[in-house]
Amino acid sequence: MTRGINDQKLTIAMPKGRIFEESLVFLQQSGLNVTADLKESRKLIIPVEGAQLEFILAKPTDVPTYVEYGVADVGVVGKDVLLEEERDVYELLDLQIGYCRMMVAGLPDWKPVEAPRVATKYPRIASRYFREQGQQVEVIKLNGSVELAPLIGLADRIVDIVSTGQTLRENGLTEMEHICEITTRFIANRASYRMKSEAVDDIANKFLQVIPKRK
Ligand SMILES: Nc1ncnc2c1ncn2[C@@H]1O[C@H](COP(=O)(O)OP(=O)(O)OP(=O)(O)O)[C@@H](O)[C@H]1O
Ligand SMILES: O=P(O)(O)OC[C@H]1O[C@H](OP(=O)(O)OP(=O)(O)O)[C@H](O)[C@@H]1O
Repeated sequence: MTRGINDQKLTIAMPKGRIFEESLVFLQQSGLNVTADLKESRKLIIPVEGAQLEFILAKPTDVPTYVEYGVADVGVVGKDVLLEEERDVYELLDLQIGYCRMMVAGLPDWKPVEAPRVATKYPRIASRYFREQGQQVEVIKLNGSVELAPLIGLADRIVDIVSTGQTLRENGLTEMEHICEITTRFIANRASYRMKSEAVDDIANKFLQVIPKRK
């Protein structure tokens, strides 16, 4: 089956995982007819009954990829992913859910060294940040459990998401520098935004009704 921007149906890419449930509640509050069994199901393409709408459920880091290529018209994704993936998409709205922050962290007794090693799941964000700070660092890409790196001597510092701070605390690490705040964003494919503007605007307006109520 060919999927693309000429389809009249609007396809929304949703992130599986941590922000899925909060995003789902947000969609329901916006009046989109999303049934609760979406979270029980293992289906990856979910049509919405009675609407020219379908959801695809994707790995969070892949959401902007589906949207850039136009196989999803719009998507819901964390700002961290947008900053890291640098995909060519429109960022339409800050949904003000999925709050967390991007931080530099490390052991409290960390001593500055020349070209420190920085472990992270976000190599682009880390490299850009330290470049802007005029600091030379060696960035080491990891895929998870980043807090382990300074504990066992792989890295001097880490760049990672902090939410409750529990992971840092339980591993004896401390927040050192604040890079940016992260929230969930609503994004659109550039061509879809032009060719399906009514449908995209309709959803964006529904979202806009919900955002102020959540403050
Ligand atoms: N405490 C948090 N830690 C990580 N991500 C968070 C946190 N709070 C909100 N988020 C948001 O959730 C998204 C990550 O979700 P999730 O952890 O499910 O994805 P993932 O990193 O692909 O999962 P996995 O750990 O299975 O690889 C981020 O893009 C971010 O915007
Ligand atoms: O401040 P906290 O509330 O403790 O949350 C932050 C932690 O959550 C994320 O990891 P995740 O659970 O996605 O696991 P990961 O290590 O596999 O990336 C993030 O990378 C931190 O490790």
